[in-house]
Amino acid sequence: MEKVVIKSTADKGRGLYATELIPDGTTIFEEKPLVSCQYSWNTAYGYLACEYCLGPLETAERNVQRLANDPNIMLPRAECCPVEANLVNHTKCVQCGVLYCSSECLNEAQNRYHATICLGAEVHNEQHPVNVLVDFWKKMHYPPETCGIMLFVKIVGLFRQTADLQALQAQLQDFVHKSVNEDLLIFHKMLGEKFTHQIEQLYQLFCSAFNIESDDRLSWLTPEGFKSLIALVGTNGQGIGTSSFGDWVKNVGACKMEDKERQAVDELIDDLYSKMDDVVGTFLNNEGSALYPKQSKINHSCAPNAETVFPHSNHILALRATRDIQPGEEICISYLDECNAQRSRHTRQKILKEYYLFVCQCEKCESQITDPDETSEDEDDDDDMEDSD
Ligand SMILES: C[S@@+](CC[C@H](N)C(=O)[O-])C[C@H]1O[C@@H](n2cnc3c(N)ncnc32)[C@H](O)[C@@H]1O
Repeated sequence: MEKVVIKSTADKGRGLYATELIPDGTTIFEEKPLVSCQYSWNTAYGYLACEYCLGPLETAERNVQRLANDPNIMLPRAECCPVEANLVNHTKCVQCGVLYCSSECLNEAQNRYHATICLGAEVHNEQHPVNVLVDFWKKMHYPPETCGIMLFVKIVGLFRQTADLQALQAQLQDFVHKSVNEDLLIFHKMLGEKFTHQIEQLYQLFCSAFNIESDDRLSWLTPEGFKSLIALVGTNGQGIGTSSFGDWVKNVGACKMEDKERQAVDELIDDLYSKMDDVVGTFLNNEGSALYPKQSKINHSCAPNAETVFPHSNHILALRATRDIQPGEEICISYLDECNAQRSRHTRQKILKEYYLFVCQCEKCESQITDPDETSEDEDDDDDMEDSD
């Protein structure tokens, strides 16, 4: 039996509820996305990930050499790098050369969307309409990226290739969908004020890249349909980060070793993180985003009982209990990062309203309803947020 069921309430809409006692640490479910993609700048800067599953394609050693800009770095314990053993399985699309971690990923991509959006020999032609579109998007959306244009491109491929058009339409419609007025707000949040003026141009580029007007399967991609799709991705897109060096660090940490070796390894890791920080700052991971049908039904709580993780270092998402969950209890994650989750009710509500467009009605917020509407000193420092009130 499934550990969760989807139910609706008047205040929060659909949500996930436990059907049985779920002990702390349990993986509640794992889920593949409807579609996922690496961010365009992340790809352009040479972060090497599988086109289908975003799994890292570089060994941990090669990864850290690149990110620290030092080809002489050597890592001990190569067996702790999962990519090392999989190098023989790496493959590519024979038409365009895009890379995959396995023939399974290549086949999935081909069968689901890639066959109809592959640029073939035109892949490096800057004048190709799809490359013009990607370039336009990159200029609108500098790092840190929060949304990938390739999600939209792949959705076009899904529509062109699906054997069950109605089922795909229903899958997309099943994601949370905001009203058109809210759509406009979401554009602002995703891409900044400038974006609203560029939406028409983006739509025109999208049309010319995919001949939308003459494709029956894409007839829903009217200017309004396109805006709604952007809003859908903006409200439901889940960020993904993968890293072969990160995996190596985790695996080395779990190895049994003598104290002396442990100390040397720990010092090496600290040193490497500091070197990478000097070169790439916080941009350590292959980054992208994805749409998950089940995960997108999970509501937010400021006192969550679960978290989303990526246990296989690819786009497969797992929901994990962070405490015991009772039968019938709602399962919630936090949409806020750790720092913002610690802030006052007033500030948490402000961020959720500003960036996620809802008034939080979680148990913690309800229990703090009489708290004064004030912010602590560090919150006052956050000028942007406070000023935008
Ligand atoms: C990713 S969806 C979650 C599933 C959604 N409830 C549904 O019906 O599909 C996020 C939306 O759920 C609602 N939501 C999530 N957490 C909430 C909370 N703590 N209080 C009120 N509404 C919430 C908001 O409308 C938010 O935009």
